[in-house]
Parts: sequence; structure tokens; C-alpha cells
Amino acid sequence: MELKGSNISFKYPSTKKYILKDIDICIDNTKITALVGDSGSGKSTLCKILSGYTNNFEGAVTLDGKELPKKEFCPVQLIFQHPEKVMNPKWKMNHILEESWMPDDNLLKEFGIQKTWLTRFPQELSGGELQRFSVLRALNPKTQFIIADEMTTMLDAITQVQILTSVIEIVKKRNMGMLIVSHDMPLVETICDEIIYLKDINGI
Ligand SMILES: Nc1ncnc2c1ncn2[C@@H]1O[C@H](COP(=O)(O)OP(=O)(O)OP(=O)(O)O)[C@@H](O)[C@H]1O
Repeated sequence: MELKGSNISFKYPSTKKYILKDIDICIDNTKITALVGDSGSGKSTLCKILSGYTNNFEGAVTLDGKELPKKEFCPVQLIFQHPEKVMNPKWKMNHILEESWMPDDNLLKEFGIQKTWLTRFPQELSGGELQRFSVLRALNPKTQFIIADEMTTMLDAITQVQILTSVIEIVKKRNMGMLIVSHDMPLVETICDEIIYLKDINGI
């Protein structure tokens, strides 16, 4: 399975400069790939494009040669750096989870989610607690690629390793692909099979 971005260029409507210019990227499900680069080089922007969240870009994104579906469930799931920004504050956590799928009790336990949290609203949980939901939400059985944009930054060091280990185990068991964005080079070098460096085209 291949997730491919071809000739991708992008600028935000409010800015004149391109953030990404003619980017070619290909990741497959046999490897865990890292995307690294300076702050502001466009990693999060590229992740949003590769997972179908941002559509007004130049170029193409394909999964095994086909465009990503726009209306149905997207098999490329993005775990955001800031989960609170993408969760409906009026929905309780069980609703937020069920909108994607409902993991069983064992999986909830593996990701350290307490049952009482399910009936709370996002603003009643800490950043790290919310991030566990956001990770689990992305692990819908229909997901084929996971893009994790600095997903563990809100967790303490021990929990980071626990959550990442659980995700990678599931990714490997289900033959999914995974792209990890991180500034933590020792972590990236330990867990990833391949590292892609994104150059800041507006950097000095
Ligand atoms: N909504 C937006 N409107 C205008 N500019 C934006 C917007 N979001 C991001 N940018 C700009 O686009 C550039 C790339 O941002 P992006 O978040 O993709 O970088 P990044 O490599 O993920 O950075 P970091 O490692 O710091 O998270 C930055 O210069 C940022 O200021």
C-alpha cells in the first residue's frame, strides 16, 4: 500500500509565499516513516494535505493510485498535535469516539482511558487525556495509514513510550502505514525505519 503526494505546492490564503513547493513524498505500509524538519518548514501543513484535511493545494495525493475519498471515511487518519482544536466542545467523549468507532474495554484500558472520562466534555480533560482519545479515534478498523503529528508532546515521557508502543503494535498487526512527525531525533531514530527531511523553503 502506498500513500503518495506528487508535486505538492501550497500557500495559505492569507500569505503570499509558498510554504510547500513541488514536494514528492511516498510512504508505504511496510515501514514506519518519520517526517522531520525545522519549525515552520510545513510538516503539519503537509500532514493535513496527505490526510485530506486540506484540499486547496496544487498537486495530487493518492492512496494506491486512487484519490482520497472526500465524503466517506478517510483511510488516512491524522492525529493532531492539538486534539482540543478538532473536538466538538459540545460533545461528550463517548460521542466523539463513537463518531469514528467504539474500541472495546481492553483497548480503552491499554490506552489508559478511564471509563468515567467517557461521559465528560473535552474541556473537562487534560491535554494528555484528550490525546489518548484522539489516538484511539484514529485507529478505526478502516484506517490504512496513520499520520501522527507530534502526537505525544502532551504526554509525560513514560506515557509517550507506552502510547507509541501500543500504536506501533496495532499498526504492524493490521499492516497499516505510519508517518510520524517529531522533533525528538533519538525517538525517531529508535522507532522509525525511514526518515524524510522537509526543508524550509523560506528559511535563512
Ligand atoms: N492557518 C495558517 N495561516 C497562515 N499561515 C500559516 C497557517 N498555519 C501555519 N502557517 C504558517 O505556515 C508555515 C508552516 O507551518 P506548519 O505548522 O506546517 O510548520 P511545522 O513544520 O509543522 O512547524 P512546527 O515544527 O513548529 O510545528 C509556518 O510559517 C506557519 O506560520
